[in-house]
Amino acid sequence: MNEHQRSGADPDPQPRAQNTVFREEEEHLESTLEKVSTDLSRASELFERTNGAYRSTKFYMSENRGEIDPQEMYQNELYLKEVDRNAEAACLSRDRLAQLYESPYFARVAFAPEGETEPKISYIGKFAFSHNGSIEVSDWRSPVAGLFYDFDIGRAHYDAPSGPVSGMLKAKRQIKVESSKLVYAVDDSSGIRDEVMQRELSKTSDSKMRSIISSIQREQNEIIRDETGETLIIQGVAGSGKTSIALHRIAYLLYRRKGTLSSKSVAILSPNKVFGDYISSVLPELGEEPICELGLASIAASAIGSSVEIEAQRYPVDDADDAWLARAQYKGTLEFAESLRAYAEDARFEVFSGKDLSFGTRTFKGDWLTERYRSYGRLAIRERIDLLAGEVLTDLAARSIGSRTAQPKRFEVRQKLTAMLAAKDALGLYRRFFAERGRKHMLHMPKKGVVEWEDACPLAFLQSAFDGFEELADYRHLLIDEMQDMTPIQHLLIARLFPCEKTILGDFNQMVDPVNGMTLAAMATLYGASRVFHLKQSYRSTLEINELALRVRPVSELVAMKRHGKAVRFERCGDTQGVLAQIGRIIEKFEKGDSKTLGIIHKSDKIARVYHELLSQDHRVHLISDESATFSDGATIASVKMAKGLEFDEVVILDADAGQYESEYERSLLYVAITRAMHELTVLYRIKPAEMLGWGQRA
Ligand SMILES: Nc1ncnc2c1ncn2[C@@H]1O[C@H](COP(=O)(O)OP(=O)(O)OP(=O)(O)O)[C@@H](O)[C@H]1O
Repeated sequence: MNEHQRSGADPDPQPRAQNTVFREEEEHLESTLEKVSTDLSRASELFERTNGAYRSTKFYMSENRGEIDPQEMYQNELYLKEVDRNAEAACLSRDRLAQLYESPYFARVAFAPEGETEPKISYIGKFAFSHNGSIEVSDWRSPVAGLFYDFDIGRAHYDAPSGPVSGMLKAKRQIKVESSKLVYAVDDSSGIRDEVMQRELSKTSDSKMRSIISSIQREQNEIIRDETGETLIIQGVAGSGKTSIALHRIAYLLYRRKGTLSSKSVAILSPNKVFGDYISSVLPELGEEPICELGLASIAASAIGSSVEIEAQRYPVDDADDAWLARAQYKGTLEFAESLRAYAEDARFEVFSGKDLSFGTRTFKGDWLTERYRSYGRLAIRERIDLLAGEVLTDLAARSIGSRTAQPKRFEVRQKLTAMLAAKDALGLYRRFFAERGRKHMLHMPKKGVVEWEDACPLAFLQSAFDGFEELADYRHLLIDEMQDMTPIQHLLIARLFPCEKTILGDFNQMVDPVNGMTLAAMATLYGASRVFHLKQSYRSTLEINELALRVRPVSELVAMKRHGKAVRFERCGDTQGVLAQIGRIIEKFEKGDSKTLGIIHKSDKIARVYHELLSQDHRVHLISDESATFSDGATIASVKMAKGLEFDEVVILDADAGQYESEYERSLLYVAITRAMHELTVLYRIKPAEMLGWGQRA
């Protein structure tokens, strides 16, 4: 059994059965490995040679610096660059061949194009491999690989570079090669597909998300290969593979649009650094460079500029401040976003009211200034002031021809015009926005120059009314994860700042922010998204865990995977000492078992921190907090908010008592906590479990 496979999980679909298919594939593997090995030796040799040439040229240049004439030096530098590029290419090719040697492919298709009876055999792997001019393995993103993901035996088609090809898919085979050894090879049927999937899902988790190329499902492949070039929204139930497939989609687009799309022009807006770390190895594993990771806070901060500081985000779980909650709730509504958008449009015109302006004997009438200011189409306030100052200066220059009168400087004119603005900056506009609506109390600045988190994106948005949006036009594709936790105004800001194509994903059943009034329909309208995909099949958790999740939140569209595991355990702990003793026992058992990750989840950030301190005295446990940057194997304590998007082999939910989980918001939190578990779940309560767990009558 594979070392990562959990005990008790399904064995390989073809446990060492020496049948015909297996033998046939063993032979084919042997011959492929020979070819890979030959090319690998060549690539290693080439790498050593180019690397050696680079080093010796560099050495020669540094030893003889001062003696080499500039022309020769220049030639040497050009040569060095060329050798460096070759060495890099040789290194990449060597590394890919080394990976292919471990596992060259995972599938085989036999396809007979229209009019041909003899099927053409294609093997599909992580990377393409050609040997002596013949294609031995096709990349999983190639058109022919679509046959494996999208069709059952029978009529099928794919889009070859030369045009569409139709025909008959005669056979489809799932193959597993590990450490250059054939583990299984089975002809495809729905039963086999289920078994392969069960096997994949029964593995233990990792602190890094893994690629899923050998078991991508049809509905997932449709999203990965969507090339309409428009914004897609993926609403998927917990564990439906949204994050996985969004990353595979990026790998696919990078492959298909080589030359026009590079990893530097793709960014992901992720909820926190730990999540970024968790997903960081999927693209490199697929042979692509990592993409840029962005956070909403830094985007807002750079749009606002350094004059205003942003306070950290607060959550109601840890903050019983009703006045703040009311402010946050108002700013999380669709109405707020809509009225701020309309206000920003109007303010560009209305914020300026011209007054007579004199330079020497020339007076510019206030009405004329206002009329000119308003005539500049869709420009932002600062650009209008600039243009108006330009007009004033041109007029003065024309009148001063032949006279000795000194001309005012541009900045003086700008200053005088700026003084005619009813608001001098975005913050001024924001104040007027609330004042006009009789809601001055909605803007609370904890300190001078500091705004609350909920004001960061509205302010950044209003900055556009002043300076114009500096659209982040270098990005060609933006991936937005956990869409449900961004408020309407935050989405609006992102939509305006990133005019590029987007893949937006999340689950509105997993909102961890109760101050958010966003809906799926409003979001689709806001982004002008052409397609909204719904993923209903949940892959992560066992049936037992999913059953509990559905008891807490009956998500009607969720289809649970028929993968059985251990029953969910409920443990009464009495008091804090009891909780600590129980967690201690669970950690000790976890350390002796097969699992790699254990998530200990509490509703609150603050209490998670306290548990971490207490448990750290006797156990090795990590804490995931706002300051954390990495996700590691082992036992980890986190709040629900920090655990969202992650998964663990085993999860322990702490203090799942009545009183802790009562409101609809808390129901959401509990649902998120439960659905982080892949294989095992323990619910710890002190006295009486929360009613929504449906356990009361049995406890
Ligand atoms: N086709 C697949 N083959 C194998 N594993 C899959 C497949 N699709 C999803 N999974 C697995 O299901 C788990 C959940 O995937 P992922 O985290 O991408 O889901 P999600 O929808 O983003 O979850 P959530 O919203 O709950 O955070 C992962 O372990 C992933 O590897």
